[in-house]
Amino acid sequence: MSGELTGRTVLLTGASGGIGAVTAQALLAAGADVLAHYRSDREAAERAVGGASGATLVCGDLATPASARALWRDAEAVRPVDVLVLNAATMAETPFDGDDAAWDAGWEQLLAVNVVGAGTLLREAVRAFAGRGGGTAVVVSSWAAEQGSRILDVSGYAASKAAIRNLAQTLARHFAAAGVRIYVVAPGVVDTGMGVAGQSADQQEAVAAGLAMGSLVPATEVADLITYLVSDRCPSLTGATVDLNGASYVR
Ligand SMILES: NC(=O)C1=CN([C@@H]2O[C@H](COP(=O)(O)OP(=O)(O)OC[C@H]3O[C@@H](n4cnc5c(N)ncnc54)[C@H](OP(=O)(O)O)[C@@H]3O)[C@@H](O)[C@H]2O)C=CC1
Ligand SMILES: Nc1nc2c(c(=O)[nH]1)N=C([C@H](O)[C@@H](O)CO)CN2
Repeated sequence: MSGELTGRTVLLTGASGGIGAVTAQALLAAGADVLAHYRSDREAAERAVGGASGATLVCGDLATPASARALWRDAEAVRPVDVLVLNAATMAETPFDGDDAAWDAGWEQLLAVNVVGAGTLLREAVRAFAGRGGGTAVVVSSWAAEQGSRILDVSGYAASKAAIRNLAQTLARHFAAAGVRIYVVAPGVVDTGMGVAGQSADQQEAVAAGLAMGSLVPATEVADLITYLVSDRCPSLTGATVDLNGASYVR
C-alpha cells in the first residue's frame, strides 16, 4: 500500500508499545505523516519511527480527561489530524482473589486510561472530524471484549475494552452522516506487547498450541489491517468490529 496514505496525518497512540511500533512502521511505509505517541518510553517510540521524516513524536498520558484533551491539542498543534488510531492501553490486573486494594486499584486505572481517557481522546477527534467534513478513527479493542477474558485476573481489562468498543459503535452510528468513519479491531493473542509480556518462549509456545491456528497473531497483520482500514477503501465497515484471532474465537 505504498503511497496510499500520502498527505494524511495519523495520530497513533501507544507507538512506543508492541503493536503500536509495528503499526507506526506500516503507516509510514504507506506514506502517512505519523504523530507517534508515547507516554513514558520515548526511546521505544524513537526506535519505532526510526528517524522517518514523516514522523513526529508526541507525549501524553491518557489517565485523566484533561491530559487526554491536552494530547489532542498538542497533536493538532503539529498539524491537523486526519486519522486517530486509538491503540494505547493498559492491561492492569484486577486480581479476583487478591486483596480489595489491588482489585480497586486495577479497576481505577483501567477505567481511567482505557475508557475515560481513551474515550475523551476519541470524542475530541470525532468533534474535530465532524467539523471538517470527515475523518477516520480505528479503535484497538480485544477479543477479550467479545467473549470475556480467559484469564480471570484480567476481567477488568476485558470489560474496559468492551466499553471503549461500545463507545466507538455509538459514535460511528451518530457521526456516519458527517463523514466520520470509526472501525474497531479486535485482536486475539498477538506475538508482541501485552500478548507475550512476562512470558518465556516455552510459555508462549504453550499458549500458541492452544489456539486454532497453533500460532499467535503476528503484529504485522494487526498493523496491515489498521493501515487498510484508515485508507477508507471500505467506508461501509464503519461501526464494525473486525476479529483477528485465527478462528480461536468465532461468532
Ligand atoms: N498484544 C496483544 O496480544 C493484544 C493487544 N490488544 C490491544 O492492542 C493495543 C496495543 O497493545 P500492546 O502493543 O500489546 O501493548 P503494550 O503494552 O506493548 O503497549 C502499550 C502502549 O500504551 C501506552 N500506554 C500505557 N498506559 C498509558 C497511559 N496511561 N496513557 C497513555 N499511553 C499509555 C504505552 O506507552 P509507554 O510504554 O510509552 O508508557 C505503550 O505505548 C492495546 O489497546 C491492547 O489492548 C488487543 C488484543 C491483543
Ligand atoms: N493464554 C492466554 N494468554 C493471553 C490471553 C488469553 O486469552 N490466553 N489473552 C490475552 C489478552 O486478551 C490479550 O490478547 C490482550 O487483549 C493475553 N494473553
